[in-house]
Amino acid sequence: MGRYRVRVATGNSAFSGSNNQVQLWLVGLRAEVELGLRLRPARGQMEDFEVDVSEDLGPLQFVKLRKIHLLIKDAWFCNHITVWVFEQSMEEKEIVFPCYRWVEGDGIICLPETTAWMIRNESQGLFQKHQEEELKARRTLYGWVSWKKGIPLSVAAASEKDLPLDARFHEEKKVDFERTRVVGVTEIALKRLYTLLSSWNSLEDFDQIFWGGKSALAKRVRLSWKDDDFFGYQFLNGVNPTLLRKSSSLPTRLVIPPGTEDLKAQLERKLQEGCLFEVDFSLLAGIQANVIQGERQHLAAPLLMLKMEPDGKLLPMVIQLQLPGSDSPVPPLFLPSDPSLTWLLAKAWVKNSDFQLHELQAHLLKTHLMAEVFAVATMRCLPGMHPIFKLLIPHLRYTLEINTRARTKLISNGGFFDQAVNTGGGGHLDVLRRATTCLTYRSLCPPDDLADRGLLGVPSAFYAHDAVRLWDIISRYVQGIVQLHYLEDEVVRSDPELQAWCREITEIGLCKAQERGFPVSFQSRDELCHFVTMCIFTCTAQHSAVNQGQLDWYTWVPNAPCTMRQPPPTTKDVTLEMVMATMPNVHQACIQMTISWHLGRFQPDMVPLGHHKEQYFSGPGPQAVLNRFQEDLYTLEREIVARNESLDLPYEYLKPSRIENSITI
Ligand SMILES: CC/C=C\C/C=C\C/C=C\C/C=C\C/C=C\CCCCCC(=O)O
Ligand SMILES: [Fe+2]
Repeated sequence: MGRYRVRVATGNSAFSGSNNQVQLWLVGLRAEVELGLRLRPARGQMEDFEVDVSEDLGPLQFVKLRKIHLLIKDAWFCNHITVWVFEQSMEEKEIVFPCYRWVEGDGIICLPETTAWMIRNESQGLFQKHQEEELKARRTLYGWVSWKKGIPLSVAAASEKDLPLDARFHEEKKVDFERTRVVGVTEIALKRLYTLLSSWNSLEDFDQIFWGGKSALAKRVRLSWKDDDFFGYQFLNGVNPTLLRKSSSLPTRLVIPPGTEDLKAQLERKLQEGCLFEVDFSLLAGIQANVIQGERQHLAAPLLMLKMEPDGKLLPMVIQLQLPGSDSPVPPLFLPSDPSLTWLLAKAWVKNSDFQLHELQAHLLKTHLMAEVFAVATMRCLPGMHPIFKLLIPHLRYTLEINTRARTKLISNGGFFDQAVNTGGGGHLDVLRRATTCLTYRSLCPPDDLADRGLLGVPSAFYAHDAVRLWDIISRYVQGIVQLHYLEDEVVRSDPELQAWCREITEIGLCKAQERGFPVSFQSRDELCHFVTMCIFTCTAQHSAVNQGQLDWYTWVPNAPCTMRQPPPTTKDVTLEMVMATMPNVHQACIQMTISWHLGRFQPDMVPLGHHKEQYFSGPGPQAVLNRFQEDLYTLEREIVARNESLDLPYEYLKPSRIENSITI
């Protein structure tokens, strides 16, 4: 018995309130009581009321709530319920029941209090029963489907409309996304009209469709894209810093034609000096090129060799556009000393190939689709009271919707890849399949990946430096939360939901990825922390590193052409007509620029890394861990700002304030 003050907090997004009435129960260890209230929750409001309860409820464990609709069903977004207990001779006690979900229909929803997972063993199985019922419902809502064979599984939803309401964009996000789409489509149409009567026979003609005003760096790209050091820089710190690796030997595919022995001597010297680097696009070899509006597009599978200069510049030394084969046992090598248009076209072929592997492998597969697997497995295996659910859920916001939209508009039949990209038309799916077969656990963990690629400690590798710093900061945050909940390794080993989550990701979502180093169980807190750190890094920092740069590096189309309309050159006499006949046409270029802007632009409702408002945890311990996380991020922010001040090209994509807390675009 005692007096209770109850606070009902409603979300702040549009339509979060409800005209339906809400009924509440308090559920204690010894009894439960219906509060007899009928409140209509209002958007952004916290509504308090007090009740005297005669029964002895015992320690509160749940709040139950139900929305009652007479005529119209009006979903309500409940943030949380907070209860203060005033009991005789005891000071007031605050108990929080997090929700952060839509309340639809008229079923009863059970909210466990925030420390429930810690006391689940002393509660007569009440929490266990709740968890089982919750996961049973979630497994119905969040199903797996194999969208295309050979790539990670996705959420079962034919379009975003089929997703559960809790996985959907909130109104503000939806309105902004749809508005941007309309702006983009209108822009494409206007640019088509505008260029109908104009020339398209010089590289400067791309100016007619260029949206330089949206990014200072994009304007710099337009000015400097032809320069070799600017070209090389992009493999270290551009929109795709994931392919560059330090050479440990001359690649076997690099057949040196007779008469170019001095090139071989230069390469070997750089190799001995430890400053030879390579980017190998062999993954594209044999991929079927797209046919766009009846016009066959073309693909290459380049190898690029570069040398790291003492001043940190990375300069291209040689480009081989095709793998040696029966029809071309000694493919021509293109050199910086070749005629300027020949060398420019060879570099353009490298950047077109980089566009394919960046968007399909680094961006779509290794961030978006990985995050989707984490999201579906989390919803299917971890109850809302589980500490790893609470840790991860802020980093999974909106991902299922943006990925579903990608499957219906970007990589679908007739989608933007089919309309404007030379791996479109089905080749893009084969690239995704090939990339999946070489998607290792190590490649998703920067300390391992960058060590394997020989990029640790390279002074001009700013992505590498910032990625390792962020990994360590996120790792400390994850360890802080894990150590509060798992007091020894045995607790990890004996957590059935956690072990099921691990298996669901590796064996189901990633299709038996244990062969690629992914775990099928966690035997220690360290193993758990490493994996969860990888999840959060992938959903935040890594996506930021490969997403934001689309606006800066892809809107000047010649710097990263989305398609190539003529075969790669096999001789050195290249003309401007050949270059313009190869580069994307006006329509394709407009699509590239528009989608690159759509995806790379700053999201107006973005939540910066570590600054989500939802409070799934409560108490001083988790709050202290989160505070430390935010402080570490702010320290890194200041470090990066200071470092960038001395750079001609500041590297901004891993500045914490620019990293979104989840993959939403
Ligand atoms: C021509 C395409 C140019 C650049 C983008 C290419 C590939 C992007 C790869 C991965 C992106 C991952 C997710 C994007 C998610 C949704 C995109 C939806 C765009 C469609 C907009 C619309 O019309 O709804
Ligand atoms: Fe993205």
